[in-house]
Amino acid sequence: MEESRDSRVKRFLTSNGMVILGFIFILCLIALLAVGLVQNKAQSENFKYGIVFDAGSSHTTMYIYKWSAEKVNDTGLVYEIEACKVKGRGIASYRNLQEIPVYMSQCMGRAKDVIPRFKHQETPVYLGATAGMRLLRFDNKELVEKILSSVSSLFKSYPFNFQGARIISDAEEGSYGWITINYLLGRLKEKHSPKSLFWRKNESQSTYGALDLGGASTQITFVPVNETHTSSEMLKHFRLYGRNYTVFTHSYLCFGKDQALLWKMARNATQLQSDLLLEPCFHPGYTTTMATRKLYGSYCSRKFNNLDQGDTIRIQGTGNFLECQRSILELFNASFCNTYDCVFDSVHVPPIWGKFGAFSAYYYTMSFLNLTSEDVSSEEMVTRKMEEFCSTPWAVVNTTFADVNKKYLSEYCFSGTYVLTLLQKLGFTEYWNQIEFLNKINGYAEAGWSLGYMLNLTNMIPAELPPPKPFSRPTYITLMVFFSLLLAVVFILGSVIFQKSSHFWK
Ligand SMILES: O=P(O)(O)OP(=O)(O)OP(=O)(O)OC[C@H]1O[C@@H](n2cnc3c(O)ncnc32)[C@H](O)[C@@H]1O
Ligand SMILES: [Ca+2]
Repeated sequence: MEESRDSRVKRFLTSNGMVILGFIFILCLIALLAVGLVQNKAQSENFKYGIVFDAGSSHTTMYIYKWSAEKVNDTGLVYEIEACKVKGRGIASYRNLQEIPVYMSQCMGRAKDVIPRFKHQETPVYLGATAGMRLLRFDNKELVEKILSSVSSLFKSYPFNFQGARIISDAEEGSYGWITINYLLGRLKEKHSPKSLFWRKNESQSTYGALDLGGASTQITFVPVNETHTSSEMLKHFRLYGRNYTVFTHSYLCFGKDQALLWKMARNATQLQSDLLLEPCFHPGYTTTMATRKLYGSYCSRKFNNLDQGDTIRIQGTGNFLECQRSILELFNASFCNTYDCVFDSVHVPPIWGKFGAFSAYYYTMSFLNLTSEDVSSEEMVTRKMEEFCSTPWAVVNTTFADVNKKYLSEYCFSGTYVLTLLQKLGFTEYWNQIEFLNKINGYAEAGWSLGYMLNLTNMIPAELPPPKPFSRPTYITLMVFFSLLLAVVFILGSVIFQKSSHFWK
């Protein structure tokens, strides 16, 4: 009798205990789901796309960017899903306008394939032209308009949302390049890149300066410190993610790698007694010819035009680094500078400080020469490498790098020496180890102005910080861990009680 009452009590307790535990289990499950859902609400993937044509002086590249519509302005990052090189040279060299569709259509076709059809109409397309078109504008404004309107009519015939084709300003080119690299490196706002999670707070607040070396112009953009000598036109003001930035930016026209070489050769050719130009920036044994129309045809080189010279000149490499550097230095004539601490091109650059990201031809050149590693920490190391590389006979270089594009290969001696000299002139002599050569940043997108341009035109970088998530990350993690542990405890307790009670019933 006593025993059966005991067993009834035990059975009552067991069954009620199980009900209570089951109830707690379900509550924890609901809490876990709720925390997860609230935190990650509206993060189901709805992608957006944007297309930017970077119409540079040497060539045009079409970039397609993709981002999650819900994560915009937040922790989500825009990434590049396609970089299509448009065939042919830069748009400023188009003379037969009928050819424009032939060149551009291939990349536009690619965009139609890559972007889902139902997104075509909402996808913006932008074309920004840089120094090649700025140079052409000096000579032939009408042709510039014709090229831009031909490109525009072609783009309008596609199902995308065409937003215009224009020449971007010097300041835009520099500033958007600066925005691009700082956005991709997670320097504008914490949490942008997985890497930034591990950065200390004060570290994440300092931005990188941007160095872009194109074919016709080069830009330097950075946040100067305690700067009082810079003219206000060269300072641009931004408010991004709730922070104010004042950046110095300048674009040096004709100091791009291709125009600098042309300018330098035209300058040296003025002293020619024959049609043979000995060129120290080309390897010994390298020979080529150049039409004088091309040599003196550019805005940057035409003041050296020598009408007595024939249609072509012969060029022969001598591979002499010191001579090469000396002839490059003549381009940086600072004699007409009358401003404080003027560098070249009559421009005062504020003192260099902090980290810099160098991209475009800075990267192409230094990566070919194996000079991008952190171990290359001084300009002496670069100088030594260039002395050795420039003096290597062309036959050797040509066979060693048989699969490298011949035009680029033949110019790496000049390009490397030019990069070294340009960086010295910009004030990096003491700060070589502050430069990082960048191409695709953290695997997301290539460094360059085009991403920053699109981020700005699509209002993707707000002036103020977006509202925070319902829970801070530590709170979110704590809640998830707490409810998971509670679930586990309830589950274990439930199993023990269940096992005991079944044992008891037996
Ligand atoms: O900014 P602008 O001055 O308008 O010129 P761009 O936009 O056409 O200039 P790029 O950065 O595309 O290229 C800079 C230079 O690097 C050269 N270049 C481009 N791609 C290269 C590569 O993969 N390897 C070596 N050199 C390259 C190119 O011919 C130019 O001389
Ligand atoms: Ca460029």
